[in-house]
Amino acid sequence: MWYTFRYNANNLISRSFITRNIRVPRPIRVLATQTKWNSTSTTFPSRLRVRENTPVLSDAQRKTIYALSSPPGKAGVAVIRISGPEASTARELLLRNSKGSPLAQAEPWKMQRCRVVNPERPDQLLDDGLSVFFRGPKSFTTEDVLEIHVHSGRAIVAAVLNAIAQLPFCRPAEPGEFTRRAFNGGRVDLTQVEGLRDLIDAETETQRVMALRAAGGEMREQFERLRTDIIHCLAMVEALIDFGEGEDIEEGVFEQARQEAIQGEIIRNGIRLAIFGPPNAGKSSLLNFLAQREAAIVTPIPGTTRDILEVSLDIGGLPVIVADTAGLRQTDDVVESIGVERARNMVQGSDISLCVLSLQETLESKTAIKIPRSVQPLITPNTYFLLNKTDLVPNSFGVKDAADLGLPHERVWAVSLTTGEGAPEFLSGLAATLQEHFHLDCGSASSQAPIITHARHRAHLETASRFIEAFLQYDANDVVLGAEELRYAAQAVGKISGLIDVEDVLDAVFRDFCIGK
Ligand SMILES: Nc1nc2c(ncn2[C@@H]2O[C@H](COP(=O)(O)OP(=O)(O)OP(=O)(O)O)[C@@H](O)[C@H]2O)c(=O)[nH]1
Ligand SMILES: [Mg+2]
Repeated sequence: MWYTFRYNANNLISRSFITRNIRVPRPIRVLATQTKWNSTSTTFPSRLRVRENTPVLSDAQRKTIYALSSPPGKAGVAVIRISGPEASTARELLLRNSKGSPLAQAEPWKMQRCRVVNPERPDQLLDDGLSVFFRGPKSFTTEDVLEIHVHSGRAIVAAVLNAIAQLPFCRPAEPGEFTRRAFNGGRVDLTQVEGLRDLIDAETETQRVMALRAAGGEMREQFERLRTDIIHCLAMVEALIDFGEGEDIEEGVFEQARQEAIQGEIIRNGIRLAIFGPPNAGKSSLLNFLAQREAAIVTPIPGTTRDILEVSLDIGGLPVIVADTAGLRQTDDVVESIGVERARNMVQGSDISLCVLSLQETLESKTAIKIPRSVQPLITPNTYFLLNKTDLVPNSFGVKDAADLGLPHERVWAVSLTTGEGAPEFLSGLAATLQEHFHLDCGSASSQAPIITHARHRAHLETASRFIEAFLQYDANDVVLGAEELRYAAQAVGKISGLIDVEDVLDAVFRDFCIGK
């Protein structure tokens, strides 16, 4: 009876996991003895037959976890990972050589051809595949890890996961649990965990480069250096308490780190670029040109665009969320005036803005552009200009002329979105400008210091910064209080890498991982 329950329960676990990707129900318990399996047996090992009153292993007791680590569905290869103290037992029970005999002793970190079988009936072949055994602690999780590579098809993967589910010491992994074990084992710190998650999510080249650096431990090193510096100062201050001599702390370090944090965060979330300008200037045409599709409605009627239309794009390797907005003008039309208000808010809330003007309508003389009054208040040092409709002005209008027009910014491009004249130069110029603006150069990844990409890092840095500022306020008579501030500052920096009491943030960090990572 119990055996049937166990079989059905495990079936249910793997099936729901595969097909619907839902979280595995936790309370399901599997009956098993705690002894090891006899892997050479060809029948279902009698020691594992479930009996009434057999000890039950809880989820917590089953320390070996497994999951499909590649996306479900049809593909050349699916990778199934097993990690934990019983990974090598799982290998003995699940894998056979081409003759159907148990595999020889694992040669760690070496790919090996194998057959995957049902542990209850080792003569039943599930698939031909490859396996690699990582001996802990030289593995991602720092535990023994077995990776089984089979053909990726729903039925194959389901059969293999079902087979693993029958091993009483194994349980399905929670989302991010492999990475959490790597963190617990000291293989990675929290910044690397976040880097890994961002790497999986990266959609543009810059995001990939930044995430790879974080995952590789560059941030970890940077924060460790910072923390060591503070602790060094603290030691000096404590020496001052004891012996009357001291040392100062460098003031600019935190401010610089904080500024970089803000920039990095923008890159991770996408640069918000708002297109704005008077009606009929070609704003929606620009959005369509950038998106390379008819995302926005374009007509010759001024006031066509009423609402905000956002498109996420990759411009020069940077993630940019481009917003098309309603043309700015005084209007009695209720709907349009709401659109104009939204446009203003959008421009003010953006990281960078692009003012589109129709040359035909704004060119006063050969050397002067008249910026409409409705547009003027929104122009800031973060505004760039695109002079559109060069095809409608008498002489061909080059970028050289545009730069001489007395506009409040040197970044000015002239194009015709209809004929495409000037468009390639504009596109490469915009990409270079964005990279410059955000201090990024995808090409020279190595020279860059790591950039802070998470609000969590910034929050801790700001806290640390406040404590350092407080420390700097104290004079030599208050060194005891000053030392306390430094201690808090070091703690705040330690929280970034997870070295200090971070239980509360762990769940938040690992929650967003997929199962199998
Ligand atoms: N001749 C010429 N016409 C253009 C050019 N770019 C856009 N247009 C035309 O200008 C008109 C207005 O273009 P839109 O892109 O809708 O302008 P908009 O700024 O979004 O206008 P609103 O949404 O009304 O604020 C359309 O008829 C476009 O085809 C250009 O470079 N040359
Ligand atoms: Mg429009």
